[in-house]
Amino acid sequence: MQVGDLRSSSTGTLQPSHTHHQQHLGESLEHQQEQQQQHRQQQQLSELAATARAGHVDHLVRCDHQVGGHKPEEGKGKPLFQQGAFVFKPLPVGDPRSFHELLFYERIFDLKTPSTPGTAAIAHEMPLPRSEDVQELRLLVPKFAGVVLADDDSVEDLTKGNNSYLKMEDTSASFRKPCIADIKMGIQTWGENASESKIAKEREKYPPQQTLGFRVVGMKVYNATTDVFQPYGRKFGLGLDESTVAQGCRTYLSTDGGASIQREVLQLILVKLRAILSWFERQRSFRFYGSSLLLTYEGAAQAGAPPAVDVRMIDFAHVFPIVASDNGSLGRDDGYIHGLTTLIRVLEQL
Ligand SMILES: Nc1ncnc2c1ncn2[C@@H]1O[C@H](COP(=O)(O)OP(=O)(O)OP(=O)(O)O)[C@@H](O)[C@H]1O
Ligand SMILES: O=P(O)(O)O[C@@H]1[C@H](O)[C@H](O)[C@@H](OP(=O)(O)O)[C@H](OP(=O)(O)O)[C@H]1O
Repeated sequence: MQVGDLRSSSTGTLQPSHTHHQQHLGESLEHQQEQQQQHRQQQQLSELAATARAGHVDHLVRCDHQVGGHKPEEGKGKPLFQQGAFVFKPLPVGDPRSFHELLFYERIFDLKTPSTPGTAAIAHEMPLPRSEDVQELRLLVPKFAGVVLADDDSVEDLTKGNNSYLKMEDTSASFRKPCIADIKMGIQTWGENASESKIAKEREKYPPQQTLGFRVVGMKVYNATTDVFQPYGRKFGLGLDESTVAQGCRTYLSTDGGASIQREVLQLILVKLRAILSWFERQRSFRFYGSSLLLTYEGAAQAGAPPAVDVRMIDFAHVFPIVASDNGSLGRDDGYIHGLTTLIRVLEQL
């Protein structure tokens, strides 16, 4: 907090000043406020521990099939962890995005709402969705297993309130050689409450998002000939545009280094994408910004057996309720629908 901010301080007694004495006063107030904030976070964390439905967990290991999202090696926070058939997504106390995502899962899985102090404070931001929308949506997202606290995180993580996680189904768990693509959907990738600078940053990041309505965030493809996974990172996706995105999709669908594509997998993915599109055309509860579709198929399918394919919606840090217009009608998520329609068309033409 800047000294100049003191004028608006809730104490109402301090005025901005440039004298040393008052500057010290400002600094100590700042320190006090920091301590109070830390204390509040600690309190939230222990309340979270008390309310966490799925309890504690230890021996988490770094997820070995994360293709997008926060990665420390890219200077972007804490990554995804895994254990058994679950993944664990960090829920840093104090980050409104993560509590927003938790609130979304609570609304979808009809858990006692609100379940944590973090979501209680923002419950008004996401009114209960229409039940007919939610029933089907539950099948389109990873199953949610609650909030857990990791027992074996570092003391530093504990004091920063960083050891809680969203526990959810690992959509790759049943695959031997999962080939994965994370595709960020929609024309708009920022939330309805985004600042001007966030909007500018997002617009600049990937202009084809406006026309395509999607962006390949990252992929991982198994090469059955060499028995090696090939990763495709952020740069790969940002390098695709309207004229090259089809080639990017071919790369995802080839397990022989590009010689051919998995036609059966492609057809099954299309079936699932059309089902998601059909839901979007009917639902009137949510608009999804910066949310992804996570595509997975088996890279080492048994000959003769139908290939396993999974398509799921993930990453709900910026989901907003659709509110009724003046005449009481509810709109649709046109940005997501545009992206899905384009993606389906690109895949149909491969
Ligand atoms: N339920 C899941 N099962 C398997 N893998 C998952 C699951 N959820 C996420 N992942 C993996 O983790 C990556 C990041 O997930 P997610 O987009 O939710 O994280 P994030 O850090 O919020 O991302 P962003 O920085 O784009 O907001 C995905 O690209 C995917 O590879
Ligand atoms: O995928 P990229 O290109 O790495 O970009 C990040 C991605 O779009 C995240 O979804 C976003 O977080 P939000 O979902 O919160 O917008 C983050 O914004 P940030 O810079 O504000 O963290 C971006 O940097």
